[in-house]
Amino acid sequence: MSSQITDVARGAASPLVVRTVELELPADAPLVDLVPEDHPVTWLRRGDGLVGCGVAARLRTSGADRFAEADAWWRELTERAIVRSDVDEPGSGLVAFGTFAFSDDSAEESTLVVPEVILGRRGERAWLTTVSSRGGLDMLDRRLELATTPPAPVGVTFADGALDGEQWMGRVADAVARITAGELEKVVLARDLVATAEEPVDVRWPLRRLAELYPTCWTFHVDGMFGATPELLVRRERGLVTSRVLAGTIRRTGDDARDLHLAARLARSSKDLEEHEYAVRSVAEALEPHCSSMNVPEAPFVLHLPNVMHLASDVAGVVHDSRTVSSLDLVAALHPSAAVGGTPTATATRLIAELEGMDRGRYAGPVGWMDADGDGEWGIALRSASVEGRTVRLFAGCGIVADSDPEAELAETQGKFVPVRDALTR
Ligand SMILES: C=C(O[C@H]1C=CC=C(C(=O)O)[C@@H]1O)C(=O)O
Repeated sequence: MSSQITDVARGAASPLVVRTVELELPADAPLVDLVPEDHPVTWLRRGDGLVGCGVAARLRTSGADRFAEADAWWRELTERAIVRSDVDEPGSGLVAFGTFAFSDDSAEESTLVVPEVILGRRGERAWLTTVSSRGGLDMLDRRLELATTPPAPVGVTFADGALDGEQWMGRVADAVARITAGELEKVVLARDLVATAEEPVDVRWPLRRLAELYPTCWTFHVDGMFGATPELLVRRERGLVTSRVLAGTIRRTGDDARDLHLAARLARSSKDLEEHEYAVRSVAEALEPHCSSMNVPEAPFVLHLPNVMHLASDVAGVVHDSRTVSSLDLVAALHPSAAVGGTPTATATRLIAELEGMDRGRYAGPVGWMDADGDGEWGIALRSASVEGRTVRLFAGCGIVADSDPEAELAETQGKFVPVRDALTR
């Protein structure tokens, strides 16, 4: 991190100068192919979204106040910025990308970053934003022409992370015992895998693979944390709030007829419906104080992904006042939902720290973007990994309830490792 970037955070440097212009982009040009190697960021779904590069300003923070500190930093930055935008879409003008640690006690830092160049696309419309912390806009947009094709990772091998499969199943059995004893109702337990390549991994390679293979998921990358998540923690677009809640999973077989049968079984499974209900309730309860009206579906639908199927509910609401309740405020209220923590939340997060034997880092934490109007989209960093040089740490977790079977949960984590695993090796 350069001192200039820190100065921007303290308000000592010149204000950010931001310019957004409309852009003609060929409909068949995938945004992910246009990202240069320099600090790439992405948030993509079905070809739409935002990509960026460079660092105009950055905040690193940690601890229980990480959301409040990020909010204060962003308010100061947006108040001082000089913005001229020809586009009035969420995600135009000044935008920050963020990735937050799961736990208040994590040793890993949370990051907000304002890229120097951002490309956005929404349906027919595309735009380019340039951000300068030096007062002028130079020729930053030229950088997009320099995007090179990333090399495939070489010689990737995988090893167990903190626990091997047997040990992890033991922890699941411990969690079931604690649930049966009445200590809590649900806890989400995760495990990690460590991949090592022969050369430093260019994250743009797995990003391209994920965006192509998981178009209905949100393909994200911020500061080394990447993946393709099917779960949207919250989207705030003007006054409207939406959240896609997932919990309850079954692996796909690849045989369509059999998968349909399994989908029907998932929709009737009392164990999965219970797991799902806790997650929906936690989201509805967290959003309720901020919304004047809300729609919480009575029953979930089955979301089909290439590797797994999930029980899913789309919760929607209207915020009381979009001038005072930003997407980041909603993130702070929602995290951690019972899709990644458990019920009750405090007991579950204590048990996670006790049983998992690892620091989750930014896995299962909020990841996404926000703009100066308070709009934004934040996913939960699932089907994800953190990359540093030649090392990639993959994560997967499962909701544990009284009826959970350790062996079935281990198999579920294997299904959830598939997206990142395949993106590194194929
Ligand atoms: C914690 C994860 O998934 C969550 C989201 C969907 C389904 C889940 C489940 O069925 O256990 C989990 O709650 C993960 O992918 O690492």
